[in-house]
Amino acid sequence: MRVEGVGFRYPNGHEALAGVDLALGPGILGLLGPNGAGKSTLMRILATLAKPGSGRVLWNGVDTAARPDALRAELGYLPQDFGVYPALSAREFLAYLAAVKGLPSRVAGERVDECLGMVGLAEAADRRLGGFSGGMRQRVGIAQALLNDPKLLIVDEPTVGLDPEERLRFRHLITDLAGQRLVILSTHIVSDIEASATTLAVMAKGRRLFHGEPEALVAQARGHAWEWTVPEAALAEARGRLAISSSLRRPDGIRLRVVSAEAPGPGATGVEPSLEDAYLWLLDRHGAR
Ligand SMILES: Nc1ncnc2c1ncn2[C@@H]1O[C@H](COP(=O)(O)OP(=O)(O)OP(=O)(O)O)[C@@H](O)[C@H]1O
Repeated sequence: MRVEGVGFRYPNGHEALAGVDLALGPGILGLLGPNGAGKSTLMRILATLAKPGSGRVLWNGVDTAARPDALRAELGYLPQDFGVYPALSAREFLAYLAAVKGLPSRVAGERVDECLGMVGLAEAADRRLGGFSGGMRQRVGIAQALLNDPKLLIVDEPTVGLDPEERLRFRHLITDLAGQRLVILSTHIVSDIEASATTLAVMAKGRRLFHGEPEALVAQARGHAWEWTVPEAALAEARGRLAISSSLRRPDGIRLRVVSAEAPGPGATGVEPSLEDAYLWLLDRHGAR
């Protein structure tokens, strides 16, 4: 998939995307960015639910705005606001969606069961969706996106509202599904994609700030990550002044992880940056924190 100079403006004049370029192959792309960065807008364009205002998106060389059907046949999409029919069982719901998607009925039943198995819901197949947890519903969402064995799987902020255990399970599931497909997963939480993403794209204010391997983002932050222990009374001032990626209460004060061009204060020690540090460093440099 190639995204070339894609821009998008909402009818109220708000510019949600400006000149976004991406060249993508099989693997997991983690699309990271703070709220309002333009991730969902970009995902809707990639899923052919909106057309770029400028630029173009190519799927195997074909412009997806002019000829969306080629991509749609190979697309699985889990939108941010995925809803289920609570009165249906998981199996009934997926069978219904398989029919909507035009799967031949002779293969649909088997495919539905396969997809439920892939997301770990085989045992719950005949339970009503109304009784499912948030994590189980999201897995139903993934199962429906897999019905047509998509080459492109787009998942928009899938872990919002999930508890930590469900979140972890969901991350493992996405890793298992990658294989030869392109999976695009958007999130504003670094740990959602830290273990799984083969490439990262970071967006803020409609612009692409970074695209490359996670290690390359970490390399940019080397020499700018610090650990610094401050007394509790100094915390508010530090928060106002510094980009802090985490804080930990210790017997001798609050231990901060800070990204900063120079040591944030006396006694600060340089540390190897984490991906979280590197993301914060990138946003901070672009005034997008
Ligand atoms: N229908 C709309 N009309 C006008 N502006 C919109 C509309 N939808 C989104 N926006 C604005 O466009 C920008 C990008 O929104 P988008 O939903 O793509 O961001 P996002 O990165 O997915 O953030 P979030 O995680 O909050 O959904 C935001 O500033 C948002 O307020």
